Amino acid sequence: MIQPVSTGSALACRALTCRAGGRTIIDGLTLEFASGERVALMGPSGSGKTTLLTTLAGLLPPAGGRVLVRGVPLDEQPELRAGLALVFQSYGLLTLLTAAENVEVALRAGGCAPGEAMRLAADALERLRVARFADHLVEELSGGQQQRVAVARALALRPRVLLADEPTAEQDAVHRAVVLDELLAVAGGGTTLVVATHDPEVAERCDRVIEVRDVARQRSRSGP
Ligand SMILES: Nc1ncnc2c1ncn2[C@@H]1O[C@H](COP(=O)(O)OP(=O)(O)OP(=O)(O)O)[C@@H](O)[C@H]1O
Repeated sequence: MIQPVSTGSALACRALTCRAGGRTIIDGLTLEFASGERVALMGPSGSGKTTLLTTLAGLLPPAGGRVLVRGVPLDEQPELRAGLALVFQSYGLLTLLTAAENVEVALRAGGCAPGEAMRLAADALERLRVARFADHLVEELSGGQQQRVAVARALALRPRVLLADEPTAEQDAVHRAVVLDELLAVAGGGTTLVVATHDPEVAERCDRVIEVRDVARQRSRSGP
């Protein structure tokens, strides 16, 4: 069943269908995310969480249906993607640049002046406990450190909607708490957080959990 989508939501999808490798992965899904809401996407490996996040971020064109940003179809105004940031499961960093350069390049691409980009990057890397690796090439960092740089990059962009794909998966207990605290804190400033996770604690600390099971059992849920 497709539920109505209001135009007031920060992000929504309506009758969204995604296909990959000749298969339907997401089938007619309607969801709505409020401004400042923190939502966990949970479900078994292969259930479609990454596919859904990538489509919501506007990086994968849907086979059917639409993604709406503040009620406006993303396919009609692609520039709305600027308000969306995605922390990729595989980080998506430029490995031959330093940690700081990765964050700065993203900020500069969004129109940030060089000095401001350096300041925001340093602040974000500090918050994610990777400041001491700021001048290290990404390829020299561990997986967990790279993941924290990827989170720092997304946070530095100060997006309206932050989509994060298993952002604590590579973290030890201490850094898992750091990443989680920083991600959850963005909601206080009105950013919507949608996080795919297998971690029950992440889900517990969100406002709402959406279970992504498999195509046959997908359910549409909207509203907190
Ligand atoms: N490019 C692709 N080509 C073929 N099949 C794909 C492609 N991308 C995803 N799939 C398939 O789509 C399904 C959903 O994959 P997806 O990565 O979205 O799941 P997930 O819930 O994020 O899994 P995990 O928890 O393991 O990260 C899987 O069966 C996967 O094999």
